[in-house]
Amino acid sequence: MSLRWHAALLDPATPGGWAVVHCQQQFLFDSNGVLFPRDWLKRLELPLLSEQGLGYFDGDAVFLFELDRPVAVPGASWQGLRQFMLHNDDRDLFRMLGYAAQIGTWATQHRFCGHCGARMQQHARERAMHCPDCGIHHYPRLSPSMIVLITRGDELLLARSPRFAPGVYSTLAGYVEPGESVEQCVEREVREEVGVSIHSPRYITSQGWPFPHSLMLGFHAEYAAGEIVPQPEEIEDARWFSIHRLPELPARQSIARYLIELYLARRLGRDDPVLPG
Ligand SMILES: NC(=O)c1ccc[n+]([C@@H]2O[C@H](COP(=O)([O-])OP(=O)(O)OC[C@H]3O[C@@H](n4cnc5c(N)ncnc54)[C@H](O)[C@@H]3O)[C@@H](O)[C@H]2O)c1
Ligand SMILES: [Mg+2]
Ligand SMILES: [Zn+2]
Repeated sequence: MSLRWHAALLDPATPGGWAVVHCQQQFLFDSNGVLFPRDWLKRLELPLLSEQGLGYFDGDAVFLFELDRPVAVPGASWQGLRQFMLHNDDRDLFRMLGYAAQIGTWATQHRFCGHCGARMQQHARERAMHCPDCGIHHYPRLSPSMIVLITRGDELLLARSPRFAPGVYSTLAGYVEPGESVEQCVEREVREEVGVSIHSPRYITSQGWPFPHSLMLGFHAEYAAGEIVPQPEEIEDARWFSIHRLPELPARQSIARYLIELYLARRLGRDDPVLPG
């Protein structure tokens, strides 16, 4: 993996550097991209909720301006994080924006202490919000989620959520609940979402997924028994698809797509795919 982007705790009191401007999963961009000279941005008097020192991109310090609302800036426009992922092949840039979006959302959602209601402060030495009155720390929110490809020989079990783009079918996914192992989560989510049982779920790889704050833990499992019964509301349709007649698949940047392509490659004797970093 290349190292053009790496996160670091930078002090917002340090002058200069570059900044990205984020609001509700969107970033400001112009013909030069998403990085703006920070001192220039400061003069615009944007409705700032939080400023964070994010890290280094190509060796330059990068800060985040988290805004209260997506105000108009002459010569610039707003674009969703998902669009940057889908239509820009610069994975380092996407990793930086994914990090920025998660940090910005977390910082604004933790401005006040959930325990005593006092105004929280940014911790000086770690990425945390800290309550000066009762001492609580809040770290960036991260939700472990499993994602699993279920297969039966030449067939894949794929499903549609009502939230998906028309025609797209994907692997099953779901959030880990308190107290369960990821393997237990895989079994439970599969039972809940499609009603079948599986055997030998095997961990493959993981992917950070900033929509909105998931860590995807990818599995492969073999079908064991049962008929498909889609979970009302969550699963619009679920079917077995032959590897020779697949529906429209999820974005090539996703671990869902990677798990499918990996199985196809092994089954059809092709080279293994590469999961985008
Ligand atoms: N990268 C990929 O390839 C890929 C593919 C599919 C899903 N995902 C991601 O996996 C995650 C989980 O998938 P899902 O939506 O099917 O989950 P899911 O099946 O657990 O159902 C989602 C619902 O669970 C509830 N929920 C429970 N815990 C939650 C939490 N910690 N945060 C938010 N909602 C919670 C909410 O009501 C939500 O609507 C999502 O973030 C999704 O974007 C990633
Ligand atoms: Mg799900
Ligand atoms: Zn407190």
